Amino acid sequence: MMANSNRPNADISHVYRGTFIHSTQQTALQILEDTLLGVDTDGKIAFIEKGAELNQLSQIFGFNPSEVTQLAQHELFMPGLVDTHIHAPQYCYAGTALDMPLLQWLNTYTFPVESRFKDLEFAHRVYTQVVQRTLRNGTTTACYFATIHTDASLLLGQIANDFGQRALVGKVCMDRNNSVKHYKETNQESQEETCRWVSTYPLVRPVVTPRFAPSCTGALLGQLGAIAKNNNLHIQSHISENVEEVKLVKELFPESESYTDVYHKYNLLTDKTVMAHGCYLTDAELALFRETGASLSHCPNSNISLCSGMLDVRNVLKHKVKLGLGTDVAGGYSASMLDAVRRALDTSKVLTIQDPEYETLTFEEVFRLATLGGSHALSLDDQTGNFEVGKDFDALRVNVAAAGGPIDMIQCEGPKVRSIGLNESDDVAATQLVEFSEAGFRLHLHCYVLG
Ligand SMILES: O=c1[nH]c(=O)c2nc[nH]c2[nH]1
Ligand SMILES: [Zn+2]
Repeated sequence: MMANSNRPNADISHVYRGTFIHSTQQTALQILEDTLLGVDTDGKIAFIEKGAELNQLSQIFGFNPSEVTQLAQHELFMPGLVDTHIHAPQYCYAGTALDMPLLQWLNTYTFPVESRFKDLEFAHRVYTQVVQRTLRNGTTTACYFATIHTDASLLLGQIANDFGQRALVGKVCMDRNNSVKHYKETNQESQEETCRWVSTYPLVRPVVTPRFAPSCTGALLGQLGAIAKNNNLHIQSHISENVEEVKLVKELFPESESYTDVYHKYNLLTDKTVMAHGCYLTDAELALFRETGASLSHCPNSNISLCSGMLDVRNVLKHKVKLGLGTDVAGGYSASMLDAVRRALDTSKVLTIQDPEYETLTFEEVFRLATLGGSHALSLDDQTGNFEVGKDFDALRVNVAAAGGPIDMIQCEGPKVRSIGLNESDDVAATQLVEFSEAGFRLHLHCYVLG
């Protein structure tokens, strides 16, 4: 028997048998065939062992072998996808308004739209849609930006919680905005509302969220750093997304050595920080990320859609900086992490086209970024990201042959095809999500994410 099955006192609520695929620190993609996974009554993985161990396991853990759920031939379990960066309010204009670079895009489209989320009814409608859609796309963990409105942000946390999505939520902070004057806070409001926001824990998992350095005064950044530190909270923001933005930060914070240094100075780089983009970070800045334990969210769709830049993921990994993937709706036009996987590969291939020596990312590596990498980036890897004993059973049940699904199963002679790959079809049209809540845990059954 494999190690780590020593939880004989756990009451088992479900046992599954079949193919499990996931990542580990050592192996980007591990395929475990004919495997048994037991889930305890708290929804945690009690054991993961070879199918041949059934009788022994049933005795140790006290379950009846006839109650094991056998996956069908074309089914598999994979870990739930982790979206490390998504703007929930921007879902209402996703797929539109991508004709400007970042700073103009924010002023023209984003700020006016986000200011509407003062209206709780509107917020309820959009937030319900984005949570439902991302769950249908297989995102079981999401790190959201909301807006500056505390009550609407609370609503987002509540909705995610009710639908069973693991959500980190940030009430956005910004006390500097010259373009849409009514969409900003005073320094005092931002501080007081952030304190009100973080006190709602554990109903939602609050994230301290300075929008990005240009939207915040140094005073506010310092206050937010202190609030995060005093309450041991997650932090999220944006960094080095676009050349014009980097230049603006230099002008606004002339005393700082770099963009990264601005956040570092205000205690906003910790091992619970996730920063989106990072396209223009220098090696010295990446070293500071590594030193502080801060992570990056790679948002390839948004990087291309807003013509911002391309993240050199290989270099980030070389610097051992924690890295996940983000959809960055609505800079990114898709709310699907499967799209983020494809776009991450595309960007890596463009870097290889530009420099044939560049080592393209493999599909397996990007799969890891979308699952275990994301949970690591959000410092949630003790709870989710792969199938290890003691973690939550946070999983997608994938049926590559689902009726009406986007994958045609083709028998063909010729080169041996890899057992896991990418499918370019629409990833949501025939999604079948079955959510059930039994014995105190939830499992999102999701068909055909990969095929
Ligand atoms: O892609 C982005 N989306 C945003 O909403 C944003 N705000 C600051 N910087 C940003 N970048
Ligand atoms: Zn963003």
